[in-house]
Amino acid sequence: MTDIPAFTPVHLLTGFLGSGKTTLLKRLLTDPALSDTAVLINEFGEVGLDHHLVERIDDTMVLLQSGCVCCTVRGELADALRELHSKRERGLVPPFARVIIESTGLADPFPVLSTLKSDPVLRHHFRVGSVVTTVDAVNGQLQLDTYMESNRQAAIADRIVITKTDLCDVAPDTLITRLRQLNPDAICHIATPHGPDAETLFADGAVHRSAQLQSASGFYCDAPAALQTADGAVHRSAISSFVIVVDEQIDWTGFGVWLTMLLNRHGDRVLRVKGILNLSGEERPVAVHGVQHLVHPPVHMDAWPFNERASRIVFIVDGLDANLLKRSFNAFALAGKVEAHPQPEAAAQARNAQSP
Ligand SMILES: Nc1nc2c(ncn2[C@@H]2O[C@H](COP(=O)(O)OP(=O)(O)OP(=O)(O)O)[C@@H](O)[C@H]2O)c(=O)[nH]1
Repeated sequence: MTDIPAFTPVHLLTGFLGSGKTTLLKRLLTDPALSDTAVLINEFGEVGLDHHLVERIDDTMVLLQSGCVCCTVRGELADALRELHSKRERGLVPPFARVIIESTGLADPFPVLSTLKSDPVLRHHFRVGSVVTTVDAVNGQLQLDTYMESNRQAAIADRIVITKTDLCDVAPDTLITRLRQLNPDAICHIATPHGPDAETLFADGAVHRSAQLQSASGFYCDAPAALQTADGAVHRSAISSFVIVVDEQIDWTGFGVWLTMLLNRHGDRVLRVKGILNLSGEERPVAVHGVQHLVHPPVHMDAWPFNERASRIVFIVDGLDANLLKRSFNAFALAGKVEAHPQPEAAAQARNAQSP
């Protein structure tokens, strides 16, 4: 039986858009060591898909609706934790022993930790556990160069998990050196299909090092000085999110060519594409992921997560006009016009792309 700790540890899983947070969480949640874990998932965007991709939906998995856990939904985060605690006390949810929050890829983790510590109710029942940050070996350097959020996520980590090294020709030595400069205290791990394990990342006894930085006036919640001198904005205003919902079935070839062309041309500004697609000729839904210039192989899901079988594709873009993008999607991916006028390079890449 689960022992309910006096102060339930709240672990934070953060990392830039598409860096592999959900993939890591999904794997860790299959470990019996994390069976009694409540999970809060927060997504930046109009429509959250991650809770469907994790494939464990019960009363201890909560989706914090769109917005970002570090700013617009801080109140919602506190409410969700208070409600989980209250339901646990009344026996309405399984007696979880820890909480893991998966933040959005654009979250600033510092205020999240501060919320946990400063909320008058939460501080009596929860404590900050580990902060684990995923960093993408393919896109990480560009993201650190461009987005302050990425730097802040790495700077606060107890442990950094470097993902996608299997897609790189060279070892991520330069990236690791950079991360060590940013955060000399963090332990770096390379993600593999089996590691690092749950006990290593989210040990119940783990205490985030910021807890050692408490001052008389309260909790240490500010970024290190080196980070404060840079861009102070939490998000650049040009970052926006939108969703395309399509009722009719989508042709994979047309979609693949369109997405490849889009990411070839605008990958620096398409921070994230993720979708659950209803493809012609496929019974099961197919999950598709793009991160900047990279299109990941599509994956069949076991079953439809929603009642209606509509495709939903979520975009997070930096300075791209959503209406233009929607129009190009309608023209190319839906009408099949791309068959007639594919760009040779994109068409070849799409032909070579793995079919779902
Ligand atoms: N090859 C490879 N692919 C990975 C690895 N980690 C994650 N991916 C892929 O990267 C894509 C994005 O992964 P997610 O786990 O959804 O990333 P995320 O950080 O949760 O994304 P957001 O919630 O949108 O910020 C998916 O297609 C994953 O399969 C890895 O170590 N190797």
